[in-house]
Formats: sequence, C-alpha cells, structure tokens
Amino acid sequence: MGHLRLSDCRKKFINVLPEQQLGEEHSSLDSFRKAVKIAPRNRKEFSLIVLTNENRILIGLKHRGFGKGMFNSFGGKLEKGEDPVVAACRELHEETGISVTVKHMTESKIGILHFTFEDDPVEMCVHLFRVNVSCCGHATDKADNAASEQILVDPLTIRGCDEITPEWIENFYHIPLHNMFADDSIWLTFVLASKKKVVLDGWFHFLAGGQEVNTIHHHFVDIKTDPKSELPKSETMTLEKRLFHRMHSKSIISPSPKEFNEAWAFSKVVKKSLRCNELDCIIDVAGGHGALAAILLITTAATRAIVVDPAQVGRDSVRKAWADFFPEKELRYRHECLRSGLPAELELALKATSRDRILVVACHACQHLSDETVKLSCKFGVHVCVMPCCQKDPSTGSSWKAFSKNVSFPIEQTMDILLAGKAMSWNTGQEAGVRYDVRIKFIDSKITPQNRVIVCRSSPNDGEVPRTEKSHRKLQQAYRRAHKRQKSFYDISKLVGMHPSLHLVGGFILGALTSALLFRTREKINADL
Ligand SMILES: Nc1[nH]c(=O)nc2c1ncn2[C@H]1C[C@H](O)[C@@H](COP(=O)(O)OP(=O)(O)OP(=O)(O)O)O1
Repeated sequence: MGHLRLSDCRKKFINVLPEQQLGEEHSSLDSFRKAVKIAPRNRKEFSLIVLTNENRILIGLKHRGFGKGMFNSFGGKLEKGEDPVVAACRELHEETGISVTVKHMTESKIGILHFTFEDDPVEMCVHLFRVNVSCCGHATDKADNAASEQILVDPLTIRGCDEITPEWIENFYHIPLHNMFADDSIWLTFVLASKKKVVLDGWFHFLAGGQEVNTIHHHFVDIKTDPKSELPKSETMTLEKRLFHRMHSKSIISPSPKEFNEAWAFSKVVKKSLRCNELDCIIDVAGGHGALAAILLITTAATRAIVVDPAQVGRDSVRKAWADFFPEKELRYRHECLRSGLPAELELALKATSRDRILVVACHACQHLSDETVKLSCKFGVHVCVMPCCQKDPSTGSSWKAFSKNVSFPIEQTMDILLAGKAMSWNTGQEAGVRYDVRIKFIDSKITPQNRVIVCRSSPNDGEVPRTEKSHRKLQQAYRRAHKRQKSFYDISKLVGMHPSLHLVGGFILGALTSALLFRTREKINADL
C-alpha cells in the first residue's frame, strides 16, 4: 500500500493530526529498522479492539493508566500466558460489557502494531482486532451471537468501567484523532475508510516525551487489503432498529427498551388486524411517552396521533427524536384523564374523518382503564385495541376468580375474555350503527408476559338487520322446527290412511280384540286341563 493512499485516506478525517506529528514514512521494514536502529527490547503484549457499527465507532475516554485523558479503542495487557484472542474478548467485555465469542474474535483479527519509544526500552506489541457489530433492541447472549454469525449489541447495555467510558462517534470521519495516539491518524483512518478487510503490520517509533509530545519519528505500515473479502457487514438496519438507535443516540430513557419493544410488537398486531392504509387518526390512551402513537403514525397511513394521558412522561422526547420519521404528520399530547379526554378527542376526530378511520389504542393499561377505553370507544363506534395488564376479578364475591381456579384457567385470561365478550355483545356499537368483530391476539411473551391484545374491529351495520332482530328470527325458526317434529308424529297416521280422530276408536277395537283373544286362550287351556 503506497504512501499516497494512506495519506489520501486520512484527508477525509476532520480531526487528523498534522503531518509533522506523524513523522517520516518508510516504504519497507528494513528502511524503518535502519532509521530507528531498534535494539532488542523488552516486549510487552496488548490487545486492541476497534469496534464499529456501520459508519459509527465506539471509542473510550481513558480515566487512568496509559493514554489517560485521551480517547482510544478498547483493550489492555495480556495476562501471563493468555492467548491474544481470549485477552481481546476479556478486555472488550470488561471495558464495554460487549460479549464476543472467541471464534468471532479470531476472525476479527486484522494485524499487529509495534510501538517503540526513544525514551523507553519497552516495545509494545499490540494484537489488533476489528469487530463490526449490529445494534438491536434486545439484549442477546453469546450463544445467539455465535449462531447468527453476527454480533448483536443492545446499545443500552454498553457500559464503561472505572478505567474507560465508551462513547459512540456517529460518523467515524469525526473521530477525535486530535485527542488520540498519533499513530491512529495513520492506520486507524485507513482501517475505517476501507470497505475491504484490511490486514496490517504497523511499526511506529515515538519521540521522547510520551503522550504529552505524542509525536512519531518514523513509521512503516504494511497494509494488505483482500479485494475478495468484504468486511463482515452490519445487519441492515430495519425501521425498528433505526427508531431504537435514534432514541439511544439521543439518550432517551422513556420509553425504556422494554416499552419500545412492547409498542413495536403491539403496532404489528394492529397492522395485521386492521386496514392500516385506511386509518386517519390514532388516539393513544394512557400513552405516556407516546412511542406507540408515534410508531403507528410512522407505520400506517394515519396523519394524526393524539396521546391522552394526565401524566407528562418523557418531556416530548419521542416526538423530538422521531419527528423526521413522520414529516407532515401531527403528534399531539393531551394531558387529561381518559374519561373526559378520550370522548373530547373522539368528537374532534369524528368532525374530521369517519369512525372507521379512527383507532383507539391502549398498551398495558390497567384493568379499569382498558374496560373504560373499550366502552367509550365502542360507544363512538371506532376501532379499539387494548393490551390490558394487571387483570383482576372485580366481581362481588370474586366469582370469576373461583371459576378460574375451578377450571385451572388464569384469571387474567378470564377477564380478557369477559372484556372481549362485552365488546362482542349484541348492543355494543348499536348506538353508533356499528358492530364489533373481536379477536384476542398475542405478542411475543418474551417481551412481556401480559401479552394479549384485544382487537375490536368495528364495521358498519347500515342496512343490516340488527343482531337482536336476527336472533329473534332464529328463535322463531327453532320453534317452527320443534313444532314440525310434533307434526310429523301425526303424519304417520297419514301414512296408514287414518284420520287422527279415528285413533281412539282404533285403539278401543284393538283392545277389545286382544282381550277376547286372551279370554279364549285361557278357556282353551282350562278345557285341556
Ligand atoms: N500508540 C497506541 N495507539 C493506540 O491506538 N493504542 C495504543 C497505543 N499504545 C497502546 N495502545 C493501547 C493498547 C492497549 O489496548 C491499551 C493500553 O493498555 P492499558 O495500559 O490500559 O492496559 P490495561 O487495560 O491492562 O490497564 P490496567 O488495567 O490499568 O493494567 O492502549
């Protein structure tokens, strides 16, 4: 790799150190060795892990030890007899909390860096790794990473230690090279800018004065790129991950990762159950931070979403973080109780659109809140989906609890069925001229054990016979059938050509004949004796 390309690469980095700090570049190891006149030195081994995710790099601010006050990648000294790969896994985990399998780390090795110093007889031999991770919303374990061949990292689980504080640099061209070791301006810029897998052997000889001076006297870098081997790619970011990332990069803690996952999974159920391209307005009851409302705004045709919640949760951070995901759409908060806030918003919404284009949602609303949400929404004849939590038996004498115990069925599910039943009942939605088709769907129980979503889809019953009327007709039919059966008994008499009134006479004659026959038989027996 020629001089030109190394220096060309670093031009793209805005904080690169000036050339005079980077020293003389050599085109061969021999030339470097001759210039430096390296005598046999005391060698110490280290690991160094460059951790990237797409165009981002995770670096750490060092609080103590070598390079204190500067940014650096992660790593440290090898313990006695320790394998460099194992040491890299250990150091990365210690300093960031990120777990990488030995197999993956082995594949991530990209070379060795040698550092020598004019004022120190120690030669530092640094085993270099480049780990490209995928970020996700779920914490994953080592086994998952091994199986998927990808290192999935939950950004919120990244943590530092007393030695170093990790920090994402959103665009690695902005990496603070001016506050890093001088050699990083040479080799790290090349490693980051290269789309191909790089293997390097780097030699850097520093002037006396340590990190205060941070100046290289001579360097030689042998870099090989394998044109065939692409860098292990970060997983293509799905919308879900992009949203999660955005939250994380803005350090938003409400919604929490769990709440985000719940909202995302809930929105998926909604989208599978309703015609989302026909929705206009979302009302998120007890929506708090508003993540569910915002996700539905982003992923459906709805143009407006209102979060009705008396509490102010998250200081509008969701809207600020995701605003560019729903341009020209409106996310509004109404800090009011659902009893007054929901009907008021429904009335407003109905002035602007039809009831079949309005959806009310409540994710993890407690029992009476879910009940009220369904009741009020059905009164207005709009679609409603709730994922209730803390379902208990409110009946006098806890009869449903007793029932659940008797049939070994959890009380929460019993209460869900009762709520679904209420929404399905004949008169629900009648006032608004709709009927409800009710389903109970599930989200992944790993996200939350309270994972049932009651989906109540309204559809107009204009021109349709009301359900009470229908059932009355069915009752009449049943009566008719029953009577027909009775009639069929008389029909047998028709078969033998007799009028039903002759049954009595026929029965009398039959009885008299039988008696006469019995009498004669007895007479005959007596005579024989
Ligand atoms: N010129 C240089 N450029 C660079 O990018 N990284 C360097 C470097 N010189 C050393 N490093 C890395 C290698 C290693 O990861 C780290 C130095 O390791 P430390 O001294 O922090 O070791 P430890 O983490 O074992 O520290 P302690 O726990 O304090 O013993 O700095």
